[in-house]
Amino acid sequence: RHLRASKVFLDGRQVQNEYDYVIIGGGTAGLTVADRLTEDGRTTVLVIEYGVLSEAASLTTVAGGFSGMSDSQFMYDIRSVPQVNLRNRVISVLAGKVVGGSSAVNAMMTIRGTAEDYDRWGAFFGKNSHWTWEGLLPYFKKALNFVPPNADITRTANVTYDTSFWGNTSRVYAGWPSYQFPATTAQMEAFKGLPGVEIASDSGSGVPGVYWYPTFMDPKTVLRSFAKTGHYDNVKRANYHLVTQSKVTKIVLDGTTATGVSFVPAPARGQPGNTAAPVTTVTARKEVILAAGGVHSPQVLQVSGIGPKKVLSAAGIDTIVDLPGVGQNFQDHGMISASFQFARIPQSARPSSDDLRTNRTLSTWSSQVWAANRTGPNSIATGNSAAWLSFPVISPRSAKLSADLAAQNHAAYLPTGSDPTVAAGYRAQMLSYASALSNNNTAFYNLVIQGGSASGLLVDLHPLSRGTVNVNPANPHNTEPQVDYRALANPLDATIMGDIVRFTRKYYLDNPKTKDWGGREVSPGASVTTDEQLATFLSSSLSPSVYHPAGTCAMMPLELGGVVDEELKVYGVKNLRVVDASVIPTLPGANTCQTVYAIAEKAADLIRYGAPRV
Ligand SMILES: Cc1cc2nc3c(=O)[nH]c(=O)nc-3n(C[C@H](O)[C@H](O)[C@H](O)COP(=O)(O)OP(=O)(O)OC[C@H]3O[C@@H](n4cnc5c(N)ncnc54)[C@H](O)[C@@H]3O)c2cc1C
Repeated sequence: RHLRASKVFLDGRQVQNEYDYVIIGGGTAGLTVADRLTEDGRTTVLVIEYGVLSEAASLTTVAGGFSGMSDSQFMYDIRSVPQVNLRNRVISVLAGKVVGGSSAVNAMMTIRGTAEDYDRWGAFFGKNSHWTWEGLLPYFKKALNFVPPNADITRTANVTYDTSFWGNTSRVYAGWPSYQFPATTAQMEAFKGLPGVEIASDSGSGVPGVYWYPTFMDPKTVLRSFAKTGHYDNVKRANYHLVTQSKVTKIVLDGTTATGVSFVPAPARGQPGNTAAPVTTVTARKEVILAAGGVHSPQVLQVSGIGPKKVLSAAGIDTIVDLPGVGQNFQDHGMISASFQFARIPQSARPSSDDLRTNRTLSTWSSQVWAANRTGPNSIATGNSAAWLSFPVISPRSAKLSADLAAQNHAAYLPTGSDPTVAAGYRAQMLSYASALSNNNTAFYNLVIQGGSASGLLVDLHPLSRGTVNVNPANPHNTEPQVDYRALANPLDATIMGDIVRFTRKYYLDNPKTKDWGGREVSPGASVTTDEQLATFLSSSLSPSVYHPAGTCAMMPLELGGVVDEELKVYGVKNLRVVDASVIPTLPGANTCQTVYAIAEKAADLIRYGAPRV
């Protein structure tokens, strides 16, 4: 049967008719909230999850960081609409479909944004908002259990950290591998050769810089630590129920009050939904909590009649609450496929990660220590060090681009016919980014350092373009939503990304610290220098997603196109909140998982106590 009780009810009994809270989506945020709400032993919660409950090794293996997302049974099968500014390329939209959601399949990089990234959220509401760095820091601390790296690796690799930015109570761990390639430390320190670059003492300190960061990994087991292991597996409570392989089809509304949720058995991968599937409806005595993630939360609202009237009418859905922001303001980080290489990493900085492939002695040792006690290079996921730099540090024309962004006719870069409130929200965001482009408090540039000859991921941390995630008008209920990144819709994105490529050139080719390393540019190539040439390169190579979909149910004032208020309550609907990456109004300059955990921890207090509590 598709119905499954929580771990304490292994007899497979079926869901009750009523719960205090019904949570849609057993992912990163959904399981965190469920755990906290059931802590009192009395409050009853049902989590409804599309995917399976799995112990598969692909989900828990740490080495390399990619085995979860490579296992298609745990991923949604969604492709974007063709991207007009990317030569009509179609982009794979990755999101986890399994208990634990995207935290079960992500690359385990444990990062938070800068203080200004979170202060920006509160500023949209005015001076008294608690959605600020100060207001979130206690929840970042609550969300993760930071276990420092071992003393040996701290000393030999020169890893720095500051425990004052971390907590130690959560069952979700921020751990560290027991090995680092000396080349990683050397590549990190090579950033000191470029003027203005700061080395930050800790990834959680809220400032841009080059720094070390931990891995979502339990340091005892050296396995992935995620929402399932932290907020489900060891929670033995009779009041916490989970039903898997179940697709929520609708939030049940009585007038404009959410009273429950309907769901059906999840269709098999690649199959459209089955209109004849048996429907189960459960009642939420207190609230329905939508936590289906950045791609699916707007879809669930829209199919339930909550969203932009134009979109709903086109899909034949009756509008119950006309809420123009649902599915708009779609954001993700952009991955720039420039490629650089170091031909000769010096002996003093070896071994490098390449040596693991080419040096038999090293690879044999690596296998042996892993087999013996789960140590060595196999305990590294995607790496633990990166540069997160502000725009003035990477670009000589930050003041000009800041002024250009402020002076834009912002609405011109949104889809035609966008609601005036959505346009007002976009303008507020762009004015905030204009100021960020000319200061040193927001990171725009990200280069992941992996201690090898090839360059790591190169990411634009604050794309300006905004996309949409709307139901498919031809078949809104039984197909995936239409995901449109609208990549490069705002032409300044290409200009900013061009400067990101130029700065990376400096690091590899014009840096006193790497001058003997044989730096070489593979792409775009030395002849690609002007803004126009770089824009052409981006149109054929940019990926508008690093799998951080956000913004589609934005926490913004209603008059700025918001979908939820500061308590994460959906405007115009009673007893319905959204708690997941979709409420993020503007992306932090960081991978999003840690931020989602912090939002969920804070949301749990807002739900339980009506106010933040830590
Ligand atoms: C491949 C990949 C790599 C990433 N790498 C990193 C990284 O290294 N570091 C980092 O910080 N972040 C990373 N992220 C991003 C991060 O994991 C996400 O931002 C975060 O987990 C999102 O949490 P969420 O609660 O919003 O959504 P999710 O965790 O995705 O949870 C949503 C849940 O809702 C379920 N659901 C959806 N629709 C329905 C429905 N109709 N009915 C029932 N259930 C439904 C889904 O199956 C899913 O379990 C990555 C993401 C991906 C996909």
